[in-house]
Amino acid sequence: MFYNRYLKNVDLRNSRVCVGLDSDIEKISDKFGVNEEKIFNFNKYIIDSTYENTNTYKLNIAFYEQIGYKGIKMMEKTVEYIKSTDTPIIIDCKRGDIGNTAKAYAKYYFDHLQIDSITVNPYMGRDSLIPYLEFKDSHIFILSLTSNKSAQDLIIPNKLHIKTSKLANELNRLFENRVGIVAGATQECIEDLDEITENEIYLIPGIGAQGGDLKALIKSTYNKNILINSSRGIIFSEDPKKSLITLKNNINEEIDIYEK
Ligand SMILES: O=c1ccn([C@@H]2O[C@H](COP(=O)(O)O)[C@@H](O)[C@H]2O)c(=O)[nH]1
Repeated sequence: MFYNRYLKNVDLRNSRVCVGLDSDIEKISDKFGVNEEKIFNFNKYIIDSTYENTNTYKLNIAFYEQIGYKGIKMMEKTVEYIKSTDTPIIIDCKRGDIGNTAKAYAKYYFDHLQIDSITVNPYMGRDSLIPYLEFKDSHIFILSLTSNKSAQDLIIPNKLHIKTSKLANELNRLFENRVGIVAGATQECIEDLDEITENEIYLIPGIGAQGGDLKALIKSTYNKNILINSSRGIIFSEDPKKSLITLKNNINEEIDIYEK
């Protein structure tokens, strides 16, 4: 189950980094191929050079869907390849719909692909979330405090991040560590979540290309189960392995400051 696999890689690989395989075909060099296979070849290169220092991989489905079924085929091929490295997998698909539809989505991710976790939108309430948790060993990340600027439109003024995190906490207790939250590194009010959350995993986007401040983030979250995502900042950097190790070490050094 994802919670245990996350903890294992914090320990074994000393890593709290989630590498985002947002493998946009338009950004991938032709040295990886000429058709859709270049997506898989690129991912394989990234995975081979990063898995030993990676806690988890996250594939945002948008970058595969954008070219249709051939892209989905490359996503599925990548999922199988990641499994051979014994690294957990999140699909960032931000699902959210009524119960029977949620069950159909869940079937794809947890029965067919057999991945570890997905991201879900809590807007429709708990009966749109529970169907995912009815699959054995499944895990979900509830969008709580998103990293984009327009979280200021609804989430922050209405304190939705507090309500969604309370819901996540309740479901996480009920479903025994199978519910986490997405909370953006770019939002100072991430600290509001400290007292509401317990051991749920925080999936944190916003470091790297979106400019979130790592020091400030760790100050607010060092005592939590954090999983910090970086996609473009690693995979499209000049040296992905070096960028990953730098991020991994910077996170651990900051945590050490507070844990001493
Ligand atoms: O609030 C959110 C939720 C999801 N994301 C996703 O995370 C990655 C971030 O990519 P970077 O290249 O490191 O900026 C991407 O897949 C987003 O869709 C997010 O950024 N914020």
